[in-house]
Amino acid sequence: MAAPTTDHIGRSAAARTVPSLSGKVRVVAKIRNSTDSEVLPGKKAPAPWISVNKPNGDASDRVKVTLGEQSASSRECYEIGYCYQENEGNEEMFRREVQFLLPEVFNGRSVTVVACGARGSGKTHVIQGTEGDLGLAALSMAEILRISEESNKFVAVSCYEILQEHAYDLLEPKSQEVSVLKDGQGRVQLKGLSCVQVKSLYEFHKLYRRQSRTVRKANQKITHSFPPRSTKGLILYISSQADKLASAPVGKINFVELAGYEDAKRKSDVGNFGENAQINKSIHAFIKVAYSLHANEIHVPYRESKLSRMLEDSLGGKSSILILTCLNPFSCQDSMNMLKLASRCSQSNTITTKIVVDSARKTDSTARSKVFASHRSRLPGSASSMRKQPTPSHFPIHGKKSSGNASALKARELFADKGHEKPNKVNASATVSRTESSLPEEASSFIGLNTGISAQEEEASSLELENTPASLENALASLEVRVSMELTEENKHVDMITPATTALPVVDEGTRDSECQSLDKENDISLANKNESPPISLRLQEISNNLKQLYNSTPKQLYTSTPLRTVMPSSNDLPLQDQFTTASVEPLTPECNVKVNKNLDIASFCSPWEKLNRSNCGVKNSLVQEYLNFFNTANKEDLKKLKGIGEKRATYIMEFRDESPFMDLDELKDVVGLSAKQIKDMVSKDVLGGLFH
Ligand SMILES: Nc1ncnc2c1ncn2[C@@H]1O[C@H](COP(=O)(O)OP(=O)(O)OP(=O)(O)O)[C@@H](O)[C@H]1O
Repeated sequence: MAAPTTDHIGRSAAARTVPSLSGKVRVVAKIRNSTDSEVLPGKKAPAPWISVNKPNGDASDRVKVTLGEQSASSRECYEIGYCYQENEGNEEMFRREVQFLLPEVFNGRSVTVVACGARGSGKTHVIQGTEGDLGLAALSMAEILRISEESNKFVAVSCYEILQEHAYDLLEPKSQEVSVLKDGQGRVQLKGLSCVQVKSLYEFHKLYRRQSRTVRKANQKITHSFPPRSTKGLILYISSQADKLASAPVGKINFVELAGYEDAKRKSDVGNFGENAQINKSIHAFIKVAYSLHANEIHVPYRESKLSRMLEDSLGGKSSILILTCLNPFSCQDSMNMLKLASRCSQSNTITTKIVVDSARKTDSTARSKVFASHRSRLPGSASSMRKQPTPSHFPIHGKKSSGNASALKARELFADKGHEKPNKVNASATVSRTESSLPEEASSFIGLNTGISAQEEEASSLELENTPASLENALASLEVRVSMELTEENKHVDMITPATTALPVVDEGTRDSECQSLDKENDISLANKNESPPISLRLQEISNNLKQLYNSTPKQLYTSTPLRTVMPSSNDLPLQDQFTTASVEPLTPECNVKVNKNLDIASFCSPWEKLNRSNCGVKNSLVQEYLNFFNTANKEDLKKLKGIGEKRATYIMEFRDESPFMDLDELKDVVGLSAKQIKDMVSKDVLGGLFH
């Protein structure tokens, strides 16, 4: 297949570079070609629903992929490594994504190529290909055989299929499943999986075709009225010893076709609820693993799916993961969901993946960074992990946000319905948004990023303020207005005001250094130029005084019902500069004000159901966590009390949580098959006391 002369973003093939090896996980997409049955002669082609654009000023190949009908009010946009269009075939993909990694496999590196996507999105075509259009696996094998001849290495293959979390050998089909063991050196050994040495491309094709036929046979054995969907994998081993092909390879390359993603709650003609739920759960589990590896997390949840257990030693350590998201050329919600999931796992701290392109909400479309709720707080260097540290902050309202956990943020996100915002509520964070939207775009994003204030947290902040006495709330809001105005005038100084955020990795070090220098200069200038605006320290002192007045004028008991506790110096006689220490307005984790009657038998209200009902006072901070706890511990009868959960779903929940507890509300959506609206209704109705039938 001839490579196109220019790609969709206007660069010649020569100008395109191979991606660097530095990133652990690379996510790209491929828009499947239309099939003959989809483009019938005389039939009008539907309007394109995918558009690919280059982010402004980005020299890399990264692209923004926007999904959704042009006319739709809400479209979604994700930033990924690259998007191959219909005219860019398997060869082009191989050349740019895989070929350069293969010599590394001979040096001990492991490579995993995972094709994911909705059903019928072209996963098999990309990995297995056809006779006329070889897939990535065959193209790689040809190259591997060539290098192995030069380097006197041996090449072998294994093929497997994972059905309902059970793995089966496809080259030597046996009744017993493949089990995952570890040897003395911690290497994964797949017991029961055969490994066949391959010396030519012809031999490989013969084997690979055989495995396709075996799939059908294996499927028929377990069959219902339709063939169950499965994940298929191919392992190519490079070994220096003919007798240790699979047990001690030099390097491995895995090709995986994940089972097609399908919304679990949708009635399907080819899958049942349980199967869809199981498949989505394992897709989620794999994406979580990739995300954790990419984010360098200490704990990688390999154990959550059979696939990740099998691939454990090919994913960790010195390895590269390529996630190839196949997209249907015609509107497909499942494709959208899959891209959304996949784009998360290559999300670096500097990249925003999801941008809701919604005409109704464009005005406040502060870029939101969305990561797994369960991971958010652990993301090294992330805004939330930074805020967890007891770092000084001069913005008391935002300081409180630091104590919010990831699930609480998720809960607030659920509650946040901008269309129904209370009009008379004094919303300090909204002040920041308004101020930001009046700023030039650059300045606005600068503030948003460097203060670490995400839109979610702004919403969270406004929620926290709901319980705040009006006077205090107004006073704080007006103080916030002042702060915002200061930011508007001198937004760059924010970086200096909030030392806690200077470590946020949103700007690379070089840029940050030069910015800091220029900020220092600006500050020096403002200090020197006494006729103009006063130096920043004086402004901070002014804010400190306002806070202090506020503290003095507020009855003590109000603080106890406010989620924000401001610690002020006890003496009024301190010199002004001493009053404004980092500790003076340092936000502290709110104390829990629930008075527990010691005479009460605590055990008496510790059933999961009662625990859920008792979460009244801390409901806004821990609602999601409570729900997840509930889903992880409640008995069937209690589960069935939730709207949308009947006998069947309750049984699934209990089965799934035994294997791996729920960690994220998204799992309820994908595994249990509840819709986002059902979850949202469930949560918000509970707050209003109308959750149960
Ligand atoms: N690049 C392509 N060029 C031409 N046809 C393609 C291409 N990619 C996919 N197709 C066709 O689209 C159809 C679906 O592709 P494929 O079977 O690879 O999808 P899939 O995602 O593996 O499906 P499933 O989830 O059901 O396994 C097939 O008929 C295939 O031949």
